[in-house]
Amino acid sequence: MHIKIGTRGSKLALWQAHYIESLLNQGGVETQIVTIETKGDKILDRSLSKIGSKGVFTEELEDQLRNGSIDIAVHSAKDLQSQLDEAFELIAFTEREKANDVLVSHDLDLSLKSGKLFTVGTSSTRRIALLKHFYPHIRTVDMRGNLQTRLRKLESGQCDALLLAYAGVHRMEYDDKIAEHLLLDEFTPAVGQGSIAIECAVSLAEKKKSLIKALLNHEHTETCLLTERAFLKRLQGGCSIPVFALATLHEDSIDILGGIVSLDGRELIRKIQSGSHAFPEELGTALADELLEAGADRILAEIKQQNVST
Ligand SMILES: NCc1[nH]cc(CCC(=O)O)c1CC(=O)O
Repeated sequence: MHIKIGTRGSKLALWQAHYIESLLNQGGVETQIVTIETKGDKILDRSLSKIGSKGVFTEELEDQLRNGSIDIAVHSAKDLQSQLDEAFELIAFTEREKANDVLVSHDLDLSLKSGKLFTVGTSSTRRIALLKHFYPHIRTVDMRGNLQTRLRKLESGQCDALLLAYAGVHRMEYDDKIAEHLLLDEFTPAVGQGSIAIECAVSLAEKKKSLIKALLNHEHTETCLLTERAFLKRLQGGCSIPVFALATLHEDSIDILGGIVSLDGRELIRKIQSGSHAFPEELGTALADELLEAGADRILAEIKQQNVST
């Protein structure tokens, strides 16, 4: 069998595509990598929330899935919107890397906990709002672009540190620049952070789908991501909304910690729920409903208004 793998062209995206390729090759499948540029890669002078949250990193890949020039698209799971167009489906989630965020700097003594004043480069609304909430003394500088671009900006002195996902930092082998690992309870990651998701057209041959799933899917991670993605879907969140969630799997139960923070950092609502691992989506939806009742609906409405007016 031969599988054509579509990916974005950033170094991290290519790392992910090569990782997927090696898993498929080990299973005896031949592969070819096709690099595709997306809107999110081209537009670097505006924050993602202003480009529009829907499909910034996925639209062009889906065009190629639709016309059959690729069989699968490889994504960072957290870059995927919670609801795909009905012509597409996610058929595998790879084993999750550690999901936490890290502070990256040349000064390895920097720490958010120290109370020292410094500037952090990030353009993630979740990270900006969480910084405002937990560490209001920290100033943030808007910083988009791929990991290498951001590190160059750090090097040239545009900020003192970056706030990034451990998974990407580790995959790009920048571990020696990690000054601090952030706590999952405070900086709860974005939904899907650390896992790689495989998307295909619903119309892809069943034989291909089942082989791809058998070689790439990590069931444990899949259960956690189904929980988190159902949570995100109910909150109608994309990557531009400061919503966070992390599910963990135990013998026969799932715990999910999830919440939302207002853009100014003043209000943070978070809850934990547990449920049977047989019903991940019900659990994620139930947690979102609990949050909506506790005021998340109001915070979401405020955020939508602000995104429109800025
Ligand atoms: N928003 C960009 C993005 N999408 C995926 C990762 C890397 C980590 C992952 O796969 O979760 C990153 C960079 C970051 O947030 O630091």
